[in-house]
Amino acid sequence: MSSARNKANSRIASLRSMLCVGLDSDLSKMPALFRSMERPVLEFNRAVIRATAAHAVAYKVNTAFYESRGLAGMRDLDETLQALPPECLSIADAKRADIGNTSRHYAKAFFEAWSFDAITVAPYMGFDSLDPFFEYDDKLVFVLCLTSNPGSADFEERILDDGRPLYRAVLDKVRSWQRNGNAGIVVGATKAGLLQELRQEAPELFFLIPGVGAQGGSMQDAVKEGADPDRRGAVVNVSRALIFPEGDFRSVEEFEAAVGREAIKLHNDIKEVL
Ligand SMILES: O=c1ccn([C@@H]2O[C@H](COP(=O)(O)O)[C@@H](O)[C@H]2O)c(=O)[nH]1
Repeated sequence: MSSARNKANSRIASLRSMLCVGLDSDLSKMPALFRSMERPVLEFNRAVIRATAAHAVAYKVNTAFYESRGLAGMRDLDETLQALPPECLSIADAKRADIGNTSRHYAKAFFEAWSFDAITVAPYMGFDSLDPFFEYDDKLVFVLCLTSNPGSADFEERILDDGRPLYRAVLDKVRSWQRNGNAGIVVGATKAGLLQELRQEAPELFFLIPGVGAQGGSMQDAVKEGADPDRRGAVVNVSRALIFPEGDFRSVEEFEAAVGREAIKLHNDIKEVL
């Protein structure tokens, strides 16, 4: 069994949590006190990590927020990765995939140069574009299946000639592509009902469920519908609603306390249903 998957499942069981903290660390949204620091994003991330470490199973770094800042963003990404608790799953939300020859380099970048435990990938280009990721059988590869955004209707929910929606065809392919239990899918928490259907269809896959908080999804519904039959097998991401609490913070400690309170609320929501 993939060691990344085992790590996540052990943490879910020991903490009774499925919380994935989304480090969508947007400079323009963070409290002013960080913006005057030499490394604002890194210090912000370190504070969020300290405040959430006791509740988190996973940290998801959306690479867009780092890539958009060029070399400085890459340094912050690297040092943030080093600051993550080793017992937590590290997810690169990079949504990659290309022809096989190129995907091999994406996989090497995220799994070797950066040593992430998991990555998100897009299924559009098919098997040869994803196999280089699945070759890393100790990692977790999350394939976009039914995403949280309204635009999921444009392609993912289109009905195929055989009567299935496209996302169901993606699910079936992912089930056949996995090696050593290293496959997962991304399903939006905004798709309650369909999330449950996908879980019933694929009890063995690991689920990454974004869309709680700012996008309107419910943590408790996501856990109830997304957990596998052993009450494991899923992490639920919260980014903006957790890392940008409201308030006028005068110190890093005050900010950490506010993020910590949000993390406790989310963890309690999870414990009530897990
Ligand atoms: O279907 C998807 C796939 C990925 N995401 C990503 O998750 C977070 C959600 O952020 P919030 O602030 O909690 O809304 C973000 O990084 C998205 O790019 C998603 O939302 N939906």
